[in-house]
Order: sequence, then structure tokens, then C-alpha cells
Amino acid sequence: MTQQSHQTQQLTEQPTQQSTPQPFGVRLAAAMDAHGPLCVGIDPSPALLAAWGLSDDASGLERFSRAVVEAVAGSCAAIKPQAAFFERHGSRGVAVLEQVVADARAAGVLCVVDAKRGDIGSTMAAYADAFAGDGSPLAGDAVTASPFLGFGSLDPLLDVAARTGRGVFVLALTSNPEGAAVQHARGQDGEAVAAAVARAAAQRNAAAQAAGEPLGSVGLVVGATTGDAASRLAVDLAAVHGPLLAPGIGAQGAGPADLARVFGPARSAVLASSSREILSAGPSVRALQEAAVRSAVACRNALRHHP
Ligand SMILES: O=c1ccn([C@@H]2O[C@H](COP(=O)(O)O)[C@@H](O)[C@H]2O)c(=O)[nH]1
Repeated sequence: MTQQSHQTQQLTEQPTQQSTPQPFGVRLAAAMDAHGPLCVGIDPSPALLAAWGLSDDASGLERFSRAVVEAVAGSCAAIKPQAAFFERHGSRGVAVLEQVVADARAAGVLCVVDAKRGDIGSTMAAYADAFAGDGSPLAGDAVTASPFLGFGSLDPLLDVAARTGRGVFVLALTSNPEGAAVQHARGQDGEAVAAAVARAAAQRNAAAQAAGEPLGSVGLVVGATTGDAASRLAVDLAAVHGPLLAPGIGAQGAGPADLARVFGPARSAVLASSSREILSAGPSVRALQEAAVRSAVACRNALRHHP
């Protein structure tokens, strides 16, 4: 084997001493049962860093992130660091993101790295190594991905994640109003783009469903702000059998009460996500924890009822 092909193999295989963990969907279902259906976003924006009295640099990011992990570990199902707020600080910021991933693992809280990657298949293989490969410092328990280069372009990521017990949340109906122009568009057969994404995710989860797992590991991102879009566009969320990450609670205007309306019969799979609303309770760790638990309880209660 040449030195180059040996290095390539090392990058793609990432052998590990650890035994393969349970699939992400199984671990997430257990965490939601224990702590409620809430994922707390870690979005250290310049505004929030300033509000917490922290500097807009890597040391500010580190103190911010450590406080959130400490506040939610043992109280919430998951955290979701937003990669962009770390990347804007260059390599030092990325190093802090790596620390967040490690701290979450040590604290036993699931970590969804919100990186929204998506590219042609060969490049996607590199993203797969980075965000789902065993031994990669950026690989949390799950990552967000964009299917808008074609759902099949995500295959390298979905394959690596399946092999390493990680999850992937694929954008389907995003929380921002601009998303509709792409996601509500219909193909020649009349199927909406978001419905096709959901159908492809369901296929990926078929084996997990057949095996009796409570949730598959391929989830969707469906904003809590999307109203009746899923039902209007015939997006079969219940058939996905994967977790449904629902951003938009709080600062974007949706509240827990919207969840049951948006998700209807799929509501048991919802992992609500909220960043700014909870983070604005900081920097006190105790106040952050209280805000997160309040939100988790409100989401759980709202999802119990179907309108
Ligand atoms: O459709 C989407 C997908 C991802 N996000 C991300 O979630 C948080 C939302 O932050 P809030 O402060 O709770 O509004 C942020 O990191 C987004 O990039 C989303 O909002 N919508």
C-alpha cells in the first residue's frame, strides 16, 4: 500500500476501539422519555456574548458553551451547537466546537451539530468523515444536512452515520419564510420537494422500523413555524419513523402550542429546538437550567394533546 492510499484509508475508515453504540434514534427516544422533547441550542452570537458580559472571541465562546452544557446536562435531551457561531472565529472557534462535542459526551447529553452540510457525493464523503466518523473531534451524536443537491447526494453521510450509530437531520420544511420557495415546489409528478425528502428519509428508516426500534436515525428538520404546510403538501411526517427536529420555538415566534398543530399524528417524534429564548436567561447556570426545564415541560405538555 502506498503512503497516500494508507492515509486515505485512515481518513475514511477511522477504526475505533469503542464498541458501536446503540443507534442514535434509540438513544434519542430514551433521552426524550427521560427529559422531555427539548433540544437547547448553543448559539453564541455577538449579541448574546455581549449580554452575558463575555468577549466576542474564543474564550467568550468557551465560557458560554460550558455554562450551557453544565445547565442542561441531566435536565434536557440534547444540545444543538450552531457551527456558524464557532466558525466565525476561525480555527480557535472550531476548537471550541470540538470541546463542546467532547464536553457533551462526557456529560451524557446528546449533541446535534447544526452544520447543515450538503455537497456532491465525493465531497459529502469528506463531510461524513468530519461530522459522523468515529474519532473525528467534530462528530457529535447527530448532524444536520441539506438535501438540496439531491437527497442521494447525502448517501455517503447517511452510510457513515448508520455505521457509527449517529443520526442525521435532513432539512425538509425549514423555519424561515424563504424556505417555502424551494421546499413547497412540486416536481413533474406533483410531489412537493419536502414530501419527496420525507419519503426518502422514511426509506432510510425502514430497517429500524422493521427491527422495532422506537425511532430511526434519519430525522427531518421541520420548523415549528411552518403551520399547516406539512398537511397541505402531503408531507407524511408520521411515515418517516425518524425524529423531527423543530426549530423556531421562542425568538422566531412559534410556541409549544404550535407543535401539536404542525406535527399532528407525528408529534411523538418531535424534538423541539430553542436557542435565543433560553440563552437569554444566562449567564447564570441555574437560570439557564430553569428556563430550559420550563420549556421542556411546556413542549411535553403541548405534544400530549392533539387539537
Ligand atoms: O429550519 C431551521 C433550521 C435550523 N435552524 C437553527 O436553529 C436555531 C434557531 O435559533 P432560535 O434562537 O431558537 O431562533 C439557529 O441555530 C438556526 O440556525 C432554524 O432556525 N431553522
